[in-house]
Amino acid sequence: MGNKEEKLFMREFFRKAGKAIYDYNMIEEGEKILVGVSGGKDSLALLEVLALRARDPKKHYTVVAAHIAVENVVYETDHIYIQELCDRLGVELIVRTVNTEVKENSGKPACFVCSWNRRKALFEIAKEWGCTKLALGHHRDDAVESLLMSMMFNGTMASMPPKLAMFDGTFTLIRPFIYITNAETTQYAAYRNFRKQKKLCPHEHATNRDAVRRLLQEMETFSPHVRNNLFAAMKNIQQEYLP
Ligand SMILES: Nc1ncnc2c1ncn2[C@@H]1O[C@H](COP(=O)(O)OP(=O)(O)OP(=O)(O)O)[C@@H](O)[C@H]1O
Repeated sequence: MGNKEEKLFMREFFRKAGKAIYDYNMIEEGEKILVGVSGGKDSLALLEVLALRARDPKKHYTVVAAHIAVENVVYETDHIYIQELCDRLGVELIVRTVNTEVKENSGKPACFVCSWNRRKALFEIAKEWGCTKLALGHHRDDAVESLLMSMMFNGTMASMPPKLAMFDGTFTLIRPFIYITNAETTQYAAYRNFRKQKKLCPHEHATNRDAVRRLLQEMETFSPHVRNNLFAAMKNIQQEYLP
């Protein structure tokens, strides 16, 4: 690994992921963790961090990776690239293909159907491979965007929990990058020379998430701490000052 700056950055990046894992007790002794890998920077970084941590003899867990290809969405980073990373890390990769029959599910937006099908395939793989946890590459900025989306478009206050028990607690979703920012995963990807992934999706259009992203950028011109503060607000609810 390169220069001093990079070493310090990597140490801090791994520390933040480790702190989230510790704070929320995300990984337990002897567990097999399934990492959902899209080929984008966040999930490639997550796979690497979890696989490298698992090499520590004091950490008793194993990692399996899964990539869900979507039939009518072409990714410029294909699964061969993910396979090569998995080979280097000594991690098993499972690849499945799902299709997005948007018309048959009329009334539901394509992005919703696609993401639902991908998530379902990941749950199935987790079950088949005996994984009790599914790790996703969402980070702090994703959580902040989700909070605003939920408030603005649904009239609810909700976001992405770092740890979510599902199916009567038999299975848990974890987000070890919950303390890490988008800028940090971008920097990680640059240091590690990850190939940029381009999605060539026929359904890609201006989404609510894009709108919220732009809004947050504008809010940042008023205060550089806006994302940090919105994230902190989720852990600092003053119930008595709410209706
Ligand atoms: N095709 C896929 N196969 C496996 N896992 C996926 C796939 N798409 C998304 N995921 C998982 O869900 C997480 C969130 O998906 P989303 O599409 O919001 O990611 P993103 O913001 O583009 O991040 P990434 O850089 O990891 O693609 C990803 O980080 C990854 O863990």
